[in-house]
Amino acid sequence: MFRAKTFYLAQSAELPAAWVTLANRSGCRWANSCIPFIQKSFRTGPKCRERTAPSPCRDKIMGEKEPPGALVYDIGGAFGVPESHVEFLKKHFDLITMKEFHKNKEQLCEKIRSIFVFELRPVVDCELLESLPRLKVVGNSGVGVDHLDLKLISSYGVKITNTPHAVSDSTADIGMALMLASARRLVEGCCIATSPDTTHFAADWLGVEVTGATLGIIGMGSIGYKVAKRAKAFDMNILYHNRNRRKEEEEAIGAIYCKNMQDLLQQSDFVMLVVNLTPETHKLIGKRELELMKPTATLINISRGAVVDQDALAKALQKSVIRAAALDVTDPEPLPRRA
Ligand SMILES: O=CC(=O)O
Repeated sequence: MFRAKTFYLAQSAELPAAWVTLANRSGCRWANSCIPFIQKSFRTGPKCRERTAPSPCRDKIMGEKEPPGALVYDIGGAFGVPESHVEFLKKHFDLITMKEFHKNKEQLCEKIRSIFVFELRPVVDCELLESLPRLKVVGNSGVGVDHLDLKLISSYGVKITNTPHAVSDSTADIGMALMLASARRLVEGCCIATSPDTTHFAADWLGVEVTGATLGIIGMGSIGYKVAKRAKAFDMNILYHNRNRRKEEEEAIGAIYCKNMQDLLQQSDFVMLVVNLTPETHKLIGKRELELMKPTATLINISRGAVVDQDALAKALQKSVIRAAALDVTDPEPLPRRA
């Protein structure tokens, strides 16, 4: 289901070798699951203030003689909505790319009723909001909306939608894949197996076991719980830290609640981050937290790059404060390449 997968040892980027990065987990399901939310917002009609007087062009749109305009960054290409989504989207919207919009702002600004944000683009800033007087909704193709200025967008009377649960399974799978890959040194093993320089396989080249190991999940939302269920099947002991205790889930999988994150960090062999990025979780894991972890522990991040203090992590890996890090997300993405 992944649109693009890049699985590489982060040696090529400015990172220590122990960093394993899996980038671009974006699921194709995002686009499809976003549509119902956008349509619902049109049907119910947000209680937004109209910013300009009705115009003949607008009346035509409201009369549904033609589909509403949806602004997208691009179609296809490196940052556009994938071609495979376009047929479906076009059944409901007139897709207008940013390039087309910039060329013909005066006419198109009246037609655009929604912005479809795919892979963080287009950037919805004040300038764009000012130029779209008929905008009703910003539909985000993903769960996390940390890249959107919710306050600013709402101040324009514009609704914001996301796609909760659409990628929960995929993301939980990635969490497990990263944990297993880093435990069993899968990427390094693959490099050794395919390297022209390999003459023999070292007998002591082993990873660590996940069976019987302790997994500490930070953030027991729907993705965290899905990770826990998967880890249970691998006979792992599960600890979790969450703002609120989740007794029902806890009992269902036999997890132990750690009110203090510190306890979880000290006891876990694998620590998996599954929180939203908010001001409270920004750099949640820094030098102090890394030093609390076992030197044999692995940090796995499937939330957002900025949840980890990357400089502190790089130093911790260089000094073997922890065993490894397996990252689905970084800040920025992708990380800068070496010159
Ligand atoms: O990262 C995934 C999402 O925000 O949906």
